Amino acid sequence: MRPGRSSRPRTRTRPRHDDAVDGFVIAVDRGRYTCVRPDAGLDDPVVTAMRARELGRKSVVVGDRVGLVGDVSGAPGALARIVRIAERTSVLRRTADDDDTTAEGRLERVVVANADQLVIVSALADPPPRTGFIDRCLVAAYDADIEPLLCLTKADLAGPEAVLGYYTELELPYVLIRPGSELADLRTLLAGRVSVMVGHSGVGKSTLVNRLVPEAERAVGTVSAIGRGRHTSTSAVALRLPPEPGARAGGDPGWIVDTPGVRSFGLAHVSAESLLHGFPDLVEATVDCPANCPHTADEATCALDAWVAAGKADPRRLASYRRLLASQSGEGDAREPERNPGDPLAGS
Ligand SMILES: Nc1nc2c(ncn2[C@@H]2O[C@H](COP(=O)(O)OP(=O)(O)OP(=O)(O)O)[C@@H](O)[C@H]2O)c(=O)[nH]1
Ligand SMILES: [Zn+2]
Repeated sequence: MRPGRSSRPRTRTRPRHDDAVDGFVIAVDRGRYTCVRPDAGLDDPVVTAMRARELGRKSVVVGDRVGLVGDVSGAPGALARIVRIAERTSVLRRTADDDDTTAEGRLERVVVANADQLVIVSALADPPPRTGFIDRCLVAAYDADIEPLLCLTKADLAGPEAVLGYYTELELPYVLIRPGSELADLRTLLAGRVSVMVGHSGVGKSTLVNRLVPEAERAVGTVSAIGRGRHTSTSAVALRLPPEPGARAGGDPGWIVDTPGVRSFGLAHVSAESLLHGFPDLVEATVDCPANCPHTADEATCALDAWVAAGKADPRRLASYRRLLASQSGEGDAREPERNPGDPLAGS
């Protein structure tokens, strides 16, 4: 009888790492993971870690809660090892379709693990708001089971009526930001949670992050080896929010995750059915659709058209949904605003 695998003596039992300490991953760069101990003070050093071989192919991303062994002192040159990844409460993904010329660019990527909230940062002017982009973010948020928050910046330049009108049916939580405005409402919504900030270039995201986390410059500096250019693998960095005035000591003030590398929210990994969850104002209508209705514009019996005609949802929302559907089936690029010439808000 040939000795089967199972008859080999099991000498290589995996170490259990009872001594592992908890860590929270705040940045990732080329195989090095920057972690903080959850109980660490503001001035305690961060811990640099690598993955232990026993993790196999499991990826570690910003927001992961991990077990660390080895040198967790955070002293210069010290390197710890990540031996465990805690089960994730949420996974925010995107398909990196901003680069579909390479196999890597078409990959579905996990942007952040364990986020509670997706803060969609959009300027009210300069650059003008793009509801197509916001709609994509909403799909990603609902798909990941993360709460969306609309953060409308440059409220000193234009009013929010047009954007809010578009989302009337959604009861989307929102905050308005202008230079020097109180950030108390936003801070309250961020406290104790992990919030991911996404937004187009120029909307004032960096300005806002620096206002929320005055040490952000310093914090970003600590992980500056990571760089912020497109050539790096980094697409997210977690920054610790300062404690709210009057907050109990030791309470978790929360984290914001900046996503400098995320330029678009490719949704190729989201099924057509899940896409609809990004449009809760349309979902109800589809109970009247025929079985397996593709909900496309050429589908004469699709109930969505009658729903909109009856004034139960904004026709621009239906148009946006169908643009995303079309982009998923490979028909054109939903990010081209010219596909919807009548609607200046529609681009993404
Ligand atoms: N009027 C006005 N201008 C603002 C406001 N917030 C930011 N800005 C300006 O908008 C420009 C872009 O701001 P940034 O914070 O660099 O924008 P960003 O979204 O981080 O853009 P990237 O750095 O390209 O990712 C800067 O000139 C800011 O001074 C605001 O609330 N009102
Ligand atoms: Zn339908």
